[in-house]
Amino acid sequence: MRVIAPQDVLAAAAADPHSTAGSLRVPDFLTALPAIGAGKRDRILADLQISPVKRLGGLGTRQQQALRAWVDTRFPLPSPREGRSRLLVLAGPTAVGKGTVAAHIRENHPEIHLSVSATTRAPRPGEQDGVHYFFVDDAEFDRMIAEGELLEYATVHNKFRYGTPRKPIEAALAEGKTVLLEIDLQGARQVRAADPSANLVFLLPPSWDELVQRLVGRGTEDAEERARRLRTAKVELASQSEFDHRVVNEDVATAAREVVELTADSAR
Ligand SMILES: Nc1nc2c(ncn2[C@@H]2O[C@H](COP(=O)(O)OP(=O)(O)O)[C@@H](O)[C@H]2O)c(=O)[nH]1
Ligand SMILES: Nc1ncnc2c1ncn2[C@@H]1O[C@H](COP(=O)(O)OP(=O)(O)O)[C@@H](O)[C@H]1O
Repeated sequence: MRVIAPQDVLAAAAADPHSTAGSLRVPDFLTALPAIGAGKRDRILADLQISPVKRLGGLGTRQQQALRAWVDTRFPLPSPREGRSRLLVLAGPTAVGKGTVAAHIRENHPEIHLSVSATTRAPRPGEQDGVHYFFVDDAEFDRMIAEGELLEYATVHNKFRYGTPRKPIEAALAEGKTVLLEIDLQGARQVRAADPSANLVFLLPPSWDELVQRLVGRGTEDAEERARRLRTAKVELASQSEFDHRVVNEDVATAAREVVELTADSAR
């Protein structure tokens, strides 16, 4: 999960002086930072000519700029993630169209390596082992976890386990390819923890009603299961701010293009 950078707090305070960030006193902001104690705090305030009674939202422009410059020097941001990382994660609520968008990308962008997950669920008609998923039993999934073969794994919809095999991804990245993972929210968080430079994309439905329609229209779950997934979807939609990018899946080809444009290859 993305850790909030001090720069984010300053930006929030500048955007809205009455926000929580804006009402934070500058000395409290400073001592919340790693390795800044009372002594250093007072020296920094003196250097930047900021009174200790000031709140972040009450700083003048020059003071804001001075504080931001100090933060940038002391806590440099990692290189910008936007459009750069070659590890792209596509997540989003049930039935938003993750699988459909990923399939469109697989067909039209052979240069992008689409990760094939391992799963303990049974194949559906038409699904091929090694193409759509690696279908494994519980013992094999346990073995893959024990041997460290999975980059991330999770139990999805309280039922079956799904995981991303690490080796093929490392091989594709080593070849300079862009890798796309179509996984659930828990998995996306684990990937972020394992590789903070990963690019996280959240696929959104055009509306809640449309999401319900797609779930019903797909016809793969009964009413009880649909209700359960929709409850999970509400929670998942609330997590969208953890993601680097949001793409609305109104039209499959457009959404697929927007996802591809976030990859390193198209940014070059
Ligand atoms: N964490 C994680 N989730 C996965 C992985 N592969 C697929 N998923 C998620 O598992 C869920 C169920 O996928 P699937 O069985 O194909 O059923 P669907 O919901 O009908 O598409 C989807 O939300 C996928 O995003 C994986 O390797 N890791
Ligand atoms: N842009 C779209 N417009 C209309 N229907 C869509 C769109 N994207 C996906 N669908 C349909 O919505 C349903 C759910 O899509 P799916 O890819 O299975 O979702 P997910 O993988 O996110 O669970 C499918 O019936 C699919 O055909």
